[in-house]
Amino acid sequence: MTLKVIIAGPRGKMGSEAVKMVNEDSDFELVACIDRKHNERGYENPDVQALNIPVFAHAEECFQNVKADLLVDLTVPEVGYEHTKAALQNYIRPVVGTTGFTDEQLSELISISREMKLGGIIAPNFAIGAVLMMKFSQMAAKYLPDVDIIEKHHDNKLDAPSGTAVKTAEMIQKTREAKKQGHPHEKETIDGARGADHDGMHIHSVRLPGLVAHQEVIFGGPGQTLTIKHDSYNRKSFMDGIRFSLKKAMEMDELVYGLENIL
Ligand SMILES: NC(=O)c1ccc[n+]([C@@H]2O[C@H](COP(=O)([O-])OP(=O)(O)OC[C@H]3O[C@@H](n4cnc5c(N)ncnc54)[C@H](O)[C@@H]3O)[C@@H](O)[C@H]2O)c1
Ligand SMILES: O=C(O)C1=N[C@H](C(=O)O)CCC1
Repeated sequence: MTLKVIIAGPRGKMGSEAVKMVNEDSDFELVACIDRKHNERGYENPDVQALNIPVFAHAEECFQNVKADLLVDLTVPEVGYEHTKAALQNYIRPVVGTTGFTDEQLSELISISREMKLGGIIAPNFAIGAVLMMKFSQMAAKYLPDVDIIEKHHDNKLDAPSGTAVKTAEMIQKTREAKKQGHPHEKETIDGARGADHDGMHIHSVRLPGLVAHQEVIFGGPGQTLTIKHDSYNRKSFMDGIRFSLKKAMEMDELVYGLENIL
């Protein structure tokens, strides 16, 4: 059975890769896109226009007019949340890469999916290497509880810390005794010098042109450190995870947060 897919954010760095991936896979049919600026002067996108499929500025209009099995959302948090909620309410399974959702938004979306008995996935990182980095970090934290996370991304990224860094810290939190790291009386002489604090762990966000998506998780212990590192050099690194999730979502009756839940 060919799966009918809608993509939100088709002109984006991720969305444009997802359009290619879906179009190149005979298991999928791209049936529509959601693009807020479609056909606005200066936002024409020949790749999207060449698809000869309907493009809608608003999700609800798209879902009311197009029959689809799945939504891929690769936009921004504000609309990604709305798109995901509307998809579930229209019996469309969401596969969401957009990051920056709040805990409350994630909980609400999961409860809606449970009511609808409709599966899907929200994953801050669809690269298998990144998911392994998070799982290995969770394992290491049991033995080396002092950890700093350094995430490095391109300088067009809107949210900081990255969704991957927050997810890594959340996974570590499950296996590590909470602790405050560093000197108990340490003082930041410049605000933010020690980075973001998540359950006593520090997260540092680098934004520079030339970067794509990179993260190091550094564990410190007596006389040693352990560094677990992942690099995405281009956005093809995420496409296998999205492809796998699209197919897997069809078998699921609940929305999950994180690719590790379906591997
Ligand atoms: N899960 C993953 O593996 C993964 C990988 C890379 C990026 N991301 C996330 O995916 C999202 C998109 O990343 P990107 O690099 O493609 O960003 P981008 O800025 O290149 O693309 C964002 C897209 O969203 C659209 N958009 C922006 N504001 C909008 C609005 N108000 N309404 C509707 N559409 C809107 C833009 O038109 C664009 O097409 C980000 O949240 C990023 O963190 C996730
Ligand atoms: O390019 C981005 O933006 C990315 N965001 C994800 C995150 O916020 O963790 C990870 C992949 C790249």
